[in-house]
Amino acid sequence: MNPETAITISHVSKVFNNGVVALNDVNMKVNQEDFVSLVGPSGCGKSTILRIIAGLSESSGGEIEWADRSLKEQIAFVFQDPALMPWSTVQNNIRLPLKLMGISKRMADVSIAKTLELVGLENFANAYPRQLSGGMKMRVSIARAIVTEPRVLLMDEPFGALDDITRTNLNDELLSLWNHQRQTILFVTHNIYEAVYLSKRVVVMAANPGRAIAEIPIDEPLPRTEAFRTSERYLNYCQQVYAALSEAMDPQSQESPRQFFSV
Ligand SMILES: Nc1ncnc2c1ncn2[C@@H]1O[C@H](COP(=O)(O)OP(=O)(O)OP(=O)(O)O)[C@@H](O)[C@H]1O
Repeated sequence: MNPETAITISHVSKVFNNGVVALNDVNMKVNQEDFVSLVGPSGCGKSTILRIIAGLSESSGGEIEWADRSLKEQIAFVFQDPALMPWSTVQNNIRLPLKLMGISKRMADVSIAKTLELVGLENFANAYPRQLSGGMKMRVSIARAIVTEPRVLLMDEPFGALDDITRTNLNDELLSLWNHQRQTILFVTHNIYEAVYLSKRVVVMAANPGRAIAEIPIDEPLPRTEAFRTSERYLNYCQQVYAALSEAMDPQSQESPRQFFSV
């Protein structure tokens, strides 16, 4: 495996017990410190592939190869629903994964304080989830995911339920986090603009059966800036993703990937 490669997904398929072919021959490479977004119509298997990579679901065929065993064990998952414990303070919600790992309270306190600062919630350590806005709850959810310093972050539409301004702010905060910790990130979204703004590469998937049909590299330095968001280049990238998505939505489109991944 190329030393730059973190995860190689080869010919992965998934057939559920009810006969639904959620994925068919999915091939993808994810590099170390990559930021890859998956976009595609509802039901094309974005969540399914993320769950298979996380080991939350088994594939029906194919292979997922990791650069090293420890990488596979240092994954964190962020869902659309922050799913915080309402009876616990912000810091105790973040403490949970550290507790499960058996980290001492003293060391956990240090990690929690550092992580709260990273997500801008240092003044809310003792607040309860009901006292937080939607965006702040999502920051707690991200803090809980990164407090163990995972090397791979799998994010399933984390900002899907937020308003546009909050989403835009969190996009910038996520890139700043990535710049600081350099995790390998796989990010599912329905939002083309978000995908282009955040990613090094956007993978477009089609449904019935779920498969990757295109990969659009976003050749711009990370983290991104407001200047990029308002540039013509940004719009051009969005148009490229939109065109590939239109193809993905076309029920006649059963052909193999246009720009294939070198698996
Ligand atoms: N546990 C399950 N049992 C049977 N079918 C399932 C199961 N989970 C998902 N599916 C089906 O597999 C296909 C892919 O689902 P998946 O949730 O991965 O799609 P998605 O692209 O993430 O969709 P969305 O964008 O709506 O979240 C869909 O047809 C879905 O109905």
